Amino acid sequence: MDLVIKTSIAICASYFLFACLSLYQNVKTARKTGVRYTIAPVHISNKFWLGSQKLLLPLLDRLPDWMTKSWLPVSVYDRIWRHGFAPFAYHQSSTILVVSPFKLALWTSSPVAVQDMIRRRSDIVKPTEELSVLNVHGPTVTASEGEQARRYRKITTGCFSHAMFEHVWSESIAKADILVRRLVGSEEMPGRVKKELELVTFAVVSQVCFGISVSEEGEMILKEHKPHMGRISYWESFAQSAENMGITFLTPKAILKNSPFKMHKTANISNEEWAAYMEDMIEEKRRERERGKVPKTPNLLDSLYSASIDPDEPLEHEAILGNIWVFVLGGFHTSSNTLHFIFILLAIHPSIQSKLQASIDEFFKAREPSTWTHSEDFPAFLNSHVGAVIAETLRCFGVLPWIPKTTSAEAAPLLLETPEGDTVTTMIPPHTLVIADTSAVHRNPKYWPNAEKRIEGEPEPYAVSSWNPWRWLQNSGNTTTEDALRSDGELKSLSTSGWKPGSYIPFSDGARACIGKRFAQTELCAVLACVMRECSVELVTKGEGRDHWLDARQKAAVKLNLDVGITLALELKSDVPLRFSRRRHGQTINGED
Ligand code: HEM
Repeated sequence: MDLVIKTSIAICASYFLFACLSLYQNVKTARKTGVRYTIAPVHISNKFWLGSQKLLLPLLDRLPDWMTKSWLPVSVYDRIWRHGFAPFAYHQSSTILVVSPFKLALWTSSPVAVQDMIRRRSDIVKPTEELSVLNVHGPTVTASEGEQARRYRKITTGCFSHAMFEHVWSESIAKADILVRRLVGSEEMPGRVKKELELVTFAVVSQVCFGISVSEEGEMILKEHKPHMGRISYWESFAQSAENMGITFLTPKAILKNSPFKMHKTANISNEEWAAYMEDMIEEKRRERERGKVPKTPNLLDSLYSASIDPDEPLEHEAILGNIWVFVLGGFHTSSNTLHFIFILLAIHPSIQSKLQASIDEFFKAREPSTWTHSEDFPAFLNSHVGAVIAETLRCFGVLPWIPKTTSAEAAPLLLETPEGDTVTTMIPPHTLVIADTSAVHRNPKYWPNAEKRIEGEPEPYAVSSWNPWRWLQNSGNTTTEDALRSDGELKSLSTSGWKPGSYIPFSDGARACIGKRFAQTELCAVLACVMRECSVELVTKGEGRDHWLDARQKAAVKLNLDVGITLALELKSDVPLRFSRRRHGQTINGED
């Protein structure tokens, strides 16, 4: 026993010494770069740190500010969005090096650095090790680099064509109809709206990318054969497997399979079930092909399946599974959470909601959604109040609050802004995690002026009062909410809005930009326009009258600042109760904020 204790102490002491030595070396390296740096006791992606944050953070939060303020805000992924631009303001620099034992991390909120980082695609690459958390079912396009990434992108992007977007459009309109019925008809239970939105976006991605219909209960519907007898539904298996992705990543496979703990069991069962549902999808495709059915416009599953039977270079089975998984993941949680944020924000800002409704009515007059077309109506929507609401929500509540990259074994040059505002090319040391802090870029006050007037009681980062869709109006430029609401300018095209390149990157940019950008914009436009054409959304209040409403608004604003964090994408972790009611013809919500 004595020997065990002594050996353990010796191992801990050696590790501590080794960590101190490494930290010392890293500080020397950081100094040489000339970038402003701060020291953190632990690297943001350290597995032990990731696994123990639930325990350690409440303790660290009790320490005085001077002990943690310089490093903690840039060391916890879940808090990146909430801190936004604050760490950069604190360090008075748009780029910061965070120095910890064994590893460096470079954080930037500078559009110049973001642009340059995206351009240098062979020097500054995806951190595949960190992203391997996504490879639950097999290798994925998202967590790969080099030749492998190029191959996966080539196979998967081909089907993201006009035909697919037409399908996304019609499918989203059809699903929005069901959504309206379910939102208006059912009781206001906590988490209900979020779940309904998740089901809709899951069903759209499932139908469009894989040709699989989903029942309103979340079950898989196949034409060619019966799916396996699942212990949980198609939808639940995905939702649970995705939610437990972190546990799957941190737990060795053998433990996950045999552990008596509930969290391990849930993760394991949902992973197994989702894998079986994916096999059902592939089997369905195999049978279709056997019957000689080759679609004119292939969907994503067609592309993956065809690649798997390519005689020259067949795509491995695991890569089909991995990529199905990552497209569902990319395709549903991002859109559903964006819609969730939008509906809460519209309920908090009735004046914006009524303008949006009036704009949709004016645009479509009496035309029914079933006659709306992707080729004509979608571009018009995207450049209307609908597009402005979506663009602004992705700015303030961008669902991926950071974009991670890394330098490889060689140091890589990167263009940075100095605190004085000059630009300088700096050599970033090898193996440095390089992070475009989207939530800070999108809140950099130099490019995105904030509202002067705040909702009473709203805490930092004031994300609700900064939300100003009309800043995207033609004549208003990047003005404050008050200015924009006063002006009634025409809408400018959102693709040529004149923001500084690199200052608005919700879908990233360049060779590794989001593959589903057009998919998401199409779906968001269709669902938002359909729902707002039919419904008004309000905050649920405790009683009648203005005071109750102001109270509900303040509570919602607090939650939208303090309870927002990341599991798979940025999401509201608590609930803001919402009520959807059918609009009478031509009647907009009472537009008083
Ligand atoms: C509001 C909706 C969405 C947002 C804000 C969004 C944002 C992003 C961002 C920022 C990236 C780059 C991530 C990185 O480099 O680490 C990305 C990548 C990706 N997105 Fe999206 N996305 C959305 C919807 C979708 C949809 C609907 C799909 C598919 C149907 C999709 C599929 C992908 C894929 C496959 C990648 C990986 C691309 C690669 O690594 O080369 N996304 N997305």
